[in-house]
Amino acid sequence: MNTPRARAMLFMGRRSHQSHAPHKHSPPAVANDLVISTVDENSGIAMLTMNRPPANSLSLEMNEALCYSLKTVEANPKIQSVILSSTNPKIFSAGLDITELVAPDNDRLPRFWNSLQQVYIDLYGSRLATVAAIQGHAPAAGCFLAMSCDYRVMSEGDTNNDIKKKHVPTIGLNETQLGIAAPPWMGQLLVRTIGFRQAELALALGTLFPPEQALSIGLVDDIVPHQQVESGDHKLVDLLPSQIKDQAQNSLLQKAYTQAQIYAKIPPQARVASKMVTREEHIFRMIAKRDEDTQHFCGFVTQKAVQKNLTAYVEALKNKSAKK
Ligand SMILES: CCCCCCCCCC/C=C/CC(=O)SCCNC(=O)CCNC(=O)[C@H](O)C(C)(C)COP(=O)(O)OP(=O)(O)OC[C@H]1O[C@@H](n2cnc3c(N)ncnc32)[C@H](O)[C@@H]1OP(=O)(O)O
Repeated sequence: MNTPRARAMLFMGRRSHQSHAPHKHSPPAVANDLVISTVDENSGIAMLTMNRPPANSLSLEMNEALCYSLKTVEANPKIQSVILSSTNPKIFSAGLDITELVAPDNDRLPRFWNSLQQVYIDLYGSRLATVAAIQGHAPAAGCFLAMSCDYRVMSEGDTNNDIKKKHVPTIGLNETQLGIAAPPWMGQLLVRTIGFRQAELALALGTLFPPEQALSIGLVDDIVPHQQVESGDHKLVDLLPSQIKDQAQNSLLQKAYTQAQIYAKIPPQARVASKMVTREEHIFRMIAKRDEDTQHFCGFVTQKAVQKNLTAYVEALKNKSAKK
């Protein structure tokens, strides 16, 4: 697998083991309900908007939808950059769908983990320049999604004095707070993003960072104030489906779009080659340990004590939500 040809294929978006290759004539607009795909061939920029209420948590189907949508956009040679965003103004992604882990089906559990691994391989190794527009919370695998992109812009949130309206998003790998550990490849992604010591601290403590702190340690590349702008000065907004058009008129997406434009102007071969320099080793190391990683995950999750904790955690989440 780790041959020059395999490496090149990885970054050109063609994989022999891909089970969900995009249909040749896939429509450029809405690929599926879970991920809304918007394509603007004139600018070379596309947007994938995660749309799995209530929290964009990552189920097997959501992971497959993310890979499918990304592959479909990648197959369009006119597209150079993609923005990853969310229809939920307060949640980018809540990470893994915890319900996938509770009383799991023996057949589905390894398929679920494989689908998450595939998101990592496809997104981190995409030929496209990828920009995460993080409008809301991004805990655990939500943070992993953002870290798999090339650039992260985060909203400062609504720091309104009215406590009811106040909303400050956070981002980080908080797994240890839940009594679990992030898988090695996910943890190492944090090391690659914010450096060894900061990652060591953040992983051990399960820290969730508010936007300014996330910027100061390099977990995000830019933060923008929460504000609506009068009208989008980019064509992509005009193309968005009505359900997300209004919330797209904000400073976060403007900023993400500007960054996507900057990337789209770089000669693609050179941009992709430079991405290979920093990422291919990490991706191939993960692929080599993929089966072992899946076995480890399934063995861990199905332990009695872990099941007990996860059941209690899901219950607590539901109770919290019911009390609102
Ligand atoms: C060598 C070692 C190898 C071993 C490998 C083993 C590793 C094990 C796995 C490790 C990987 C883990 C990665 C993960 O991603 S774990 C998931 C972590 N995610 C969370 O803990 C987030 C939980 N959610 C929240 O904290 C909050 O919901 C929020 C995202 C901060 C948003 O808060 P807000 O107040 O706005 O919203 P609510 O809390 O009211 O939630 C709204 C509804 O969404 C449901 N929800 C939220 N998160 C999830 C989730 N992750 N999965 C499923 N469902 C979720 C919540 O229940 C509410 O639903 P309801 O209204 O229908 O009740």
